[in-house]
Amino acid sequence: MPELVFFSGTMDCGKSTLALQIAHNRSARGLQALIFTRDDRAGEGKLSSRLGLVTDAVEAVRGMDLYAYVVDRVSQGGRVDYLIVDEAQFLAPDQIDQLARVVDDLDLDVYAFGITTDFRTRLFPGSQRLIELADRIETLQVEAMCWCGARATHNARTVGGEMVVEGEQVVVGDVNRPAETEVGYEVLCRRHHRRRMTGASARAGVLSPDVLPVASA
Ligand SMILES: Nc1ncnc2c1ncn2[C@@H]1O[C@H](COP(=O)(O)OP(=O)(O)O)[C@@H](O)[C@H]1O
Ligand SMILES: Cc1cn([C@H]2C[C@H](O)[C@@H](COP(=O)(O)O)O2)c(=O)[nH]c1=O
Repeated sequence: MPELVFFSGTMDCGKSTLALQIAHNRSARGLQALIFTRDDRAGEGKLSSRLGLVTDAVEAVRGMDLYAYVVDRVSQGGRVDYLIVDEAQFLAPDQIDQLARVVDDLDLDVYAFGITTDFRTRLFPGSQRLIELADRIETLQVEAMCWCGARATHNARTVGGEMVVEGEQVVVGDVNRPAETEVGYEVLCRRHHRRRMTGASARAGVLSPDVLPVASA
């Protein structure tokens, strides 16, 4: 049975790498992927991994009907054996419904890759819809790590090196950027996300008042 699978994890845990590996292994067996992405750091119409691999993809722009796109491609004689969708968190909920329809009505597997929650620990609308509709949710095997050594489960945003919890939900960016870079990201365990402690602030020994484990009178 074809499936809608959501491969999820934090930033920098190997999602795009896995997407490229799936495409590579299947193309070695003659299977043709239709690859969608949205707002990849490498630019429009690209699916890129931090390991240096990049491939062309169809930019799933706002308002694009993904089901209709696949039907058009096939009606024009294009070959589509399955779909890969990277940065799926950026898709609108109705585009996720269209992907489910691709699975159910066109009998194609759809492999979607994305982060579940934003820098405020809130679900992206696209990820929420994937959790609601996916046949399977797979957590990536390679764990990203918090600076403390625990498994990283949350994504933090920094502005000018300081962790922030307010702002636009979508700001394309990367981890391991110099502190002075305007917007950066860092993966943290929940404990340190709650305490607003990034690697830099931990190194500096900075504790904000709400970090203290005792409640004030
Ligand atoms: N120089 C490197 N050597 C080995 N592995 C690396 C290197 N740089 C990045 N990686 C691996 O690539 C992963 C990030 O892959 P990527 O597909 O870009 O992540 P995601 O799409 O989840 O953000 C890192 O977790 C790490 O395992
Ligand atoms: C947490 C968070 C992330 N983003 C952006 C930053 C990156 O461009 C992508 C995630 O890409 P990755 O391949 O998984 O590293 O999402 C955002 O816009 N808003 C956020 O809150």
